[in-house]
Amino acid sequence: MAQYTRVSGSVGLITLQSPPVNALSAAMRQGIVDMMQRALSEPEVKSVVICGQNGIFCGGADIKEFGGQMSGPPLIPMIHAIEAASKPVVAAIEGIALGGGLELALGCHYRIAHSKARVGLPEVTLGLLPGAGGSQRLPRLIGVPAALDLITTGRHVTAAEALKFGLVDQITDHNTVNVAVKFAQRVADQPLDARRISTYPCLCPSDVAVLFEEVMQRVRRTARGAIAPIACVQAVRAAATLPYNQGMERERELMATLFTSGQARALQYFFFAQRAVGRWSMPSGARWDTSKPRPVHKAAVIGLGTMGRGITVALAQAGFSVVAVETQEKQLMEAKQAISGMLERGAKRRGVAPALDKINYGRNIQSVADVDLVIEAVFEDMALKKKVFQQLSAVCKPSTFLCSNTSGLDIDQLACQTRNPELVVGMHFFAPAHVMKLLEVVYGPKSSPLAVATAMQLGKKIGKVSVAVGNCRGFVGNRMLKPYLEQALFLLEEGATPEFVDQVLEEFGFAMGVFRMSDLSGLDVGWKVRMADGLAMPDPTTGQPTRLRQGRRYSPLGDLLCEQGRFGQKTGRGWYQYDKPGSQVAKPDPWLHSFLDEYRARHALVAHRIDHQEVLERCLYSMINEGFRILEDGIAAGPEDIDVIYVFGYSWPRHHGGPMFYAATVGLNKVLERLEHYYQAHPDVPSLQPCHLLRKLVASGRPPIQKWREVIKKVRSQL
Ligand SMILES: CCCCCC/C=C/CC(=O)SCCNC(=O)CCNC(=O)[C@H](O)C(C)(C)COP(=O)(O)OP(=O)(O)OC[C@H]1O[C@@H](n2cnc3c(N)ncnc32)[C@H](O)[C@@H]1OP(=O)(O)O
Repeated sequence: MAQYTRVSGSVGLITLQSPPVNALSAAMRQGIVDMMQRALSEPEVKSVVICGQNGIFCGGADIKEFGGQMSGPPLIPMIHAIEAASKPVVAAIEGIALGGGLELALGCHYRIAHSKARVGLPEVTLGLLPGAGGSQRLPRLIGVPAALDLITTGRHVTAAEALKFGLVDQITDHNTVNVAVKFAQRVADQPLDARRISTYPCLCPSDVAVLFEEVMQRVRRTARGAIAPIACVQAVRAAATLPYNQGMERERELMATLFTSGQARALQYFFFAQRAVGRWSMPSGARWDTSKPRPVHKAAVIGLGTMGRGITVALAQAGFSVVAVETQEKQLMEAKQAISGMLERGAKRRGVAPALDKINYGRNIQSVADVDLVIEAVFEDMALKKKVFQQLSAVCKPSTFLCSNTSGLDIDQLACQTRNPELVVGMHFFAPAHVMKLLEVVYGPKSSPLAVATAMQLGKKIGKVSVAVGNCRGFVGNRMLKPYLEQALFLLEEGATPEFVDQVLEEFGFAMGVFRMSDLSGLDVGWKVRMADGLAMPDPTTGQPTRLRQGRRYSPLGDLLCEQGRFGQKTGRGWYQYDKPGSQVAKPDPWLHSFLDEYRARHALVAHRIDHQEVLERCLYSMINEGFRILEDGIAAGPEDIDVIYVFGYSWPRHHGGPMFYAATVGLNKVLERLEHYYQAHPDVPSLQPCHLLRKLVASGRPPIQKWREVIKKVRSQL
């Protein structure tokens, strides 16, 4: 775990050895304690260097240990002992020093970093704070404003930025360990009193109280109910206002609260869930580790509307050559201008040259003949998409992967238009496609593991978190959204207002409630889909009962708004009113309230008082129930896939872990019981009927979420 060698005669070199990131597990901590004692006891050793194996200093505490009983030497006394050592200790930082890894380096007397290293205190992203002295030492070293920035955001900084802050003493392009060893020899006789950060005064700006007030307000606004960022500010405030020992005591108290909180458990689950989705599998048994992707050098995007533009930018920014096709001259010119602007703004932000020369524009689909992969991003219209796929199949190399950026249409139908259906997959991007992290990679019954592996790899290269999912209407994300939206409309029919429903969902932690989100996306989008499905009924002569479709309850409220030209933000009216079309400030609309009253009267609906609990349970549990159906159908391989999709694609609050993790936290028996209750009250709403897998999980004793896959496998094998 920690290896000890003597180098250059007088330097004790402690090397952290625990792949992949030299995490500070119990064994590692024990190793460091033992090796430090050895270095301090050897009279020939005049100074010590701590480094990490394989070019990685340390990724922090071992997150896997957080779930169990902590054992081994605790981190705080270990770091204190290093700081108190009578011989200089130098941290040689290569690769990363994160969390407890950076706290360990802050306990050393000097820090030398490689120029490509990154450092940071990302504990906040795991629902914690830098609880091994980091919240007390960092402000003492780099000042309160910079420490607040790093600790409340958890962002990683480059070695150059760390040097500017005074967080490291030197950076080097050479072998960091060699440089650190020479440095350690040079400082061997230097006094150490001035190098112990815990003894530094915490230098504060004169308006420190105002600073903390401003930061606290900003953090509360952006935290969306997460408690760790607030505790981080409180811990830094303790550093700024209390002597070190008292600050440490405050750090300990705050950490103890966070450590045992449900939010920390949710965020730590989510850390591993993000990594688990990379280990995808298909019902055929094909897997990430047995399916090799094919390299993609040149890609094409067909259709340069909002989605096509974003996808083009994402590809070009990642260094791919892109052929961007739009058949209409005017639209092509507009798209070119918009894409160039997006690339230029992005490049300015990142301090690099814009990748304008990566893109060739064309109006002719023939221009994609030599590309390795095409992403079709035309309108969400099956007939149009089929035509494009027929053309692509005729024009492209036989080996070209053909992908559709559809948000829910049948991939199989598109694959059937082509010569090589095994090379067809869905690549469902989320708007704005160059910003949003999520990509659903959709495999149809004919998609090959090669095509899935290639799309997953491409997603990774353009910075997306890619999740492989099966082919069904709406895939995972939009399929689960349907019952959620449906419940929100039913709640309006029964007496709620859009403002109240949104308030409850926003208090839960969504960035936007369902109605504000619908106004932003445009109400006409769903209306067109419902019309194509024969659900929306603008013509009363069709004879369908207004609030019933195919024997199920249906709410036409969204259709009625669209019939009035209320499409949301873009028309300045939707579920809310806006000062002008395009404005983003949603205001309650008295017209809408009267409209709802009239609607209820027309349909003899008696408004009743709907409380917070009912809104949350009906919206979330109906969505979660659909999530269980998705697992039962094998559309998602595991709960982690659903949770990652919801956090990255639908602004589900990360500190609740994702819908499936949330269900586990609430208790599956409780979710089941409430669904039964609501289904009894609304027997014409099938999405409220608890699904078989949920019942099965409850019947099998509510296993932890990590064990759900075993139950799912059993349920699926019985189908
Ligand atoms: C009252 C109690 C007091 C207790 C005090 C405890 C104090 C804790 C402070 C902390 O240190 S919390 C941990 C802070 N560190 C982090 O948040 C770093 C997390 N890791 C990352 O950000 C990334 O993994 C990375 C280090 C930047 C590397 O990224 P890369 O993309 O190269 O690889 P990954 O696929 O992400 O990771 C590879 C592999 O390693 C596992 N892993 C990474 N970090 C840790 C860790 N800190 N502990 C355990 N395991 C870790 C990761 O899960 C991957 O493995 P997998 O099998 O593929 O999942």
